[in-house]
Amino acid sequence: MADDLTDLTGLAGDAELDEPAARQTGPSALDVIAEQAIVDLALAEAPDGAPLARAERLARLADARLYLCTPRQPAFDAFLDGVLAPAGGPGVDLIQLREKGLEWRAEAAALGRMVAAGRRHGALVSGNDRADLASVAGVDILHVGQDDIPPATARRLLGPDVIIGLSTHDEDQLAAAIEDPDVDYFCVGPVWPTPTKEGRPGVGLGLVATAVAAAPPFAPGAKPWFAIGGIDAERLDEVLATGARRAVVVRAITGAADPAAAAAALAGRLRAAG
Ligand SMILES: Cc1ncc(COP(=O)(O)OP(=O)(O)O)c(N)n1
Ligand SMILES: Cc1nc(C(=O)O)sc1CCOP(=O)(O)O
Ligand SMILES: [Mg+2]
Repeated sequence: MADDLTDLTGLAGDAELDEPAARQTGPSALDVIAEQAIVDLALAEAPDGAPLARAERLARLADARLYLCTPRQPAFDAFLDGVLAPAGGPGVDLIQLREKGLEWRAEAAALGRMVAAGRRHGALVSGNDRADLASVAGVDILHVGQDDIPPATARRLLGPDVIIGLSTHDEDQLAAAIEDPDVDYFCVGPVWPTPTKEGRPGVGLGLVATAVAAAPPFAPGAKPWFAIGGIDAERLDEVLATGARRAVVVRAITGAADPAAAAAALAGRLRAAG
């Protein structure tokens, strides 16, 4: 499979070109077959395409330190292989496709490539917002926000194996996430205001410290959680000083001159913190 953004949507384009004009008002059987083929082709690249069981996903989540949310990138497969943790080395443990406004087929195809890369590296792969795509692409995780599909509804649609993550932005949401049996992990942020999530005010390190007290990282029975928003190499020590041990980043890796080196450096520091 070629390694550029054009190719990510090329398969879907072929199906559209074959469609008679009279039938272009809704999806045809050909559409449905083509859409599934996009995902299947990507998954066929995975050395082990079988979905992971919930226990294995939870074990990997418990050990995770660094979570990357990213839109598709040029030379996407090479980007993924660069940032995802190499065997025994530091890198991204969890990765999410976060690209708003993608058409269904393009998002399914990109998720399929991400799932294949995740299998190559032993990383968990997350969809964002959309349970339908999470199901079709066979992702390990679905991440939802406060205004997205509720975790209980996502659980009903996706079944017991899929990890469900929830964004939280204040103490009440944080407490509710800890109590919610359908939420497997939560995120706390944005710690600092960030252009990646415009309009959402920064919650500051105080809410991160509240999360440390409520769900101490790696304490038996404590739900895993990640600090997110404005975190980069300069600010990481401030986050670690609260006791937080897991972080989500976007720009700190996608905006770096060398994304693979940035991922390895952040992951190494998170692991070294304990
Ligand atoms: C891992 C992770 N944490 C937080 C978010 C943000 O979710 P949400 O508040 O729903 O905002 P959008 O990403 O949908 O714009 C996330 N996606 N992933
Ligand atoms: C996607 C997202 N969600 C947030 C939340 O607080 O829920 S902050 C955020 C963006 C984080 O991007 P960056 O690392 O570039 O600041
Ligand atoms: Mg969302």
